[in-house]
Amino acid sequence: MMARMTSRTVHIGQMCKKNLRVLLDMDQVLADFELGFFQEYRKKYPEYPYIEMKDRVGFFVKDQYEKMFSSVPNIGNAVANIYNAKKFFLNLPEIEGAVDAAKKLAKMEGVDVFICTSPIEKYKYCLPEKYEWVHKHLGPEWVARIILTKDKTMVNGHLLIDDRVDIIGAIERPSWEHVVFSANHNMKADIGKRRRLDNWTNGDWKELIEDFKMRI
Ligand SMILES: Cc1cn([C@H]2C[C@H](OP(=O)(O)O)[C@@H](CO)O2)c(=O)[nH]c1=O
Ligand SMILES: [Mg+2]
Repeated sequence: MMARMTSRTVHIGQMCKKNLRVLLDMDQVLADFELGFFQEYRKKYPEYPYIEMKDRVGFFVKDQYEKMFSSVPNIGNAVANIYNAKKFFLNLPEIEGAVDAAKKLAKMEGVDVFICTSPIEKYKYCLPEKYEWVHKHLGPEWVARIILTKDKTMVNGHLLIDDRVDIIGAIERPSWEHVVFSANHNMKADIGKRRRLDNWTNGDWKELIEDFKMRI
């Protein structure tokens, strides 16, 4: 019987070589949530205290603001108002080099790329705007690559590039290996044996991908 060939699988004799499935996180990997937040917050609340971007620690912006400025009434609401607002996610700037690198990555032989991103709690604007952002910056064909989920452990891939350090969910041992994308908020975090990718501009990502390709 003839083996069924799919476009994603290369059969060489008895060998079956699979494509490397790369999951790219969106905020702080492709889209600059922290910069977008900082600029909007300063603009909307110029009288409020703020944290310099280089001093951001911990994943959630709101947590650090509430801790640092506990005497300021409603500071948490002010922070949340920024990212819950219409056009916040749509107008996020790109992380330098991310779009170019993602496009090159998608063209690499033996690689399948997906965007794996979580919505915020107040999803009304966030959800469509994440789609629109991808359409606008990467192109319409990239919309089909979006995987929206609160639980990234449920997604099957070989590699997840994500700025969040504590990615937990229903699956204790996810299929992917987590590579931590460097961001101000995670620079002091303990990432154990995990690798880091510091940026999209110095070419390190190509080595990382080649390395993973050898291992599957
Ligand atoms: C509230 C909040 C959300 N986010 C991003 C991360 C998630 O997107 P992503 O999975 O694309 O990184 C999304 C929902 O939490 O919003 C932050 O990066 N910092 C925050 O403080
Ligand atoms: Mg992120």
